[in-house]
Amino acid sequence: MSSAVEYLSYGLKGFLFAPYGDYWKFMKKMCMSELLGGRTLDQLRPLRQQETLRFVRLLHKKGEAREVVDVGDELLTLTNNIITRMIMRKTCYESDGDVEDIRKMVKDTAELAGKFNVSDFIWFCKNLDFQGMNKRLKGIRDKFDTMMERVIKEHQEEKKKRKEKGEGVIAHVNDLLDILLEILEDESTEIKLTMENVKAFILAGRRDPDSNLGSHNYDIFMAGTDTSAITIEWTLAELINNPEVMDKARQEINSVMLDLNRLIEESDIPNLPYLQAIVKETLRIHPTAPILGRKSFESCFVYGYEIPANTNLFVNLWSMGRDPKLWENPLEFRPERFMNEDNKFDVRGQNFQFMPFGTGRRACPGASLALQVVPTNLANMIQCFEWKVDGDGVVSMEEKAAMTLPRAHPLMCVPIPRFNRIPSGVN
Ligand code: HEM
Repeated sequence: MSSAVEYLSYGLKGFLFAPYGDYWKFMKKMCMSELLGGRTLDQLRPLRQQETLRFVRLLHKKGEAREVVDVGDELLTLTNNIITRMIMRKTCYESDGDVEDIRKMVKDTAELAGKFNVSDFIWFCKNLDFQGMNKRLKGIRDKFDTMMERVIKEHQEEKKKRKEKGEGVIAHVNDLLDILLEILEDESTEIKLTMENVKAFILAGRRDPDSNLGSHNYDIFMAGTDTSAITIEWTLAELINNPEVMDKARQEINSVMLDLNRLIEESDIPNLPYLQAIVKETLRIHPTAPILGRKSFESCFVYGYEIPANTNLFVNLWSMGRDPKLWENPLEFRPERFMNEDNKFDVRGQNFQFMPFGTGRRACPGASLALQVVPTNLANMIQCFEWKVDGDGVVSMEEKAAMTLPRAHPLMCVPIPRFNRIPSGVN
């Protein structure tokens, strides 16, 4: 066992209890049980399926015209649409421009969050704003506030109308904002939410008073769109550079999909273990949240080192995924390593060698959603298209330093349709 893993296995016990205020504890609990829990994910599944169909249709049309596609950009639109529809029933195909605004806000916030903010790390600078980052964040937040207030009002009015007509008359599936507004109105919850809390939960761009770990919180938009899109993009890039893995994935899909006249759905994923191993292998080499942050609340010893109380600690998942002491030929893309019975590795933080979704009580609450969205859309991209790139057919794997480890160069491809007609049947 390498020192990093030993360090973690001893150390996390001390650090999992990083400062975590009552509000965030409550929101995390709500997130795991209500907002991103199994029941809500199941109820909103048809909406994700519609977005997948729309995505595949768009690629098919562009592929037929032999148009070059910026894969990352299209994926970001897909995941942004999924999250926006899950939260507030909107997509970027609607004309009011809200989703386009959200997309821009997510992009700007991600860019700012990935920057090193001097004021976060040098205590005597903490009230200064040398780089103008706080000012820019405030600008983003003000714009978002105005939009959110309107969307919340729309939701409240719709709810009122439904009530007047009788709830049962109109078939209605609650989106995440409906659920949050219900929690807001509920007098019996252990923490009384405010409207500010609801907005912050959706797009933060604000400081977390409970944490000193960098300036920005993870919030649903930021955390849910970029990460999933970048994971699919890296996976496709690896598959283009490793055609034998792509072929094997297609064979697996062909062998389990008896009806090839439909798209692959979330319910097919448990029957596609090689596809799941491909996603794990991507998350090992390209973890889209490469650094976990913790703070020690009391002094302790980790692997012989004394860590004083109140120390900010960063766990580097990126280097652990490439550590030759932990992985054989770590730079090779070899999903087979996750097919071995002894080596299947749970991805939800049970195994400190590999924890792409973090671990403990700050672990990612969106893991279940990501583990549906990423493999399902990837499977359809594999099944429905040949991916052609210019030149020698090899894509660059250079990374850009940022919070979610994006590619340094956009992945530009022509998605050549493998079928004349896209399988349109969606169960
Ligand atoms: C491939 C996709 C994703 C990856 C690799 C990923 C990874 C992570 C990681 C490593 C963390 C930090 C965990 C820790 O510190 O222990 C995290 C936190 C978080 N993620 Fe994800 N995530 C993904 C998708 C999502 C999605 C789809 C959502 C929501 C829709 C989401 C919501 C969050 C939130 C809200 C947090 C903060 C949790 C907290 O501070 O307690 N993530 N994610």
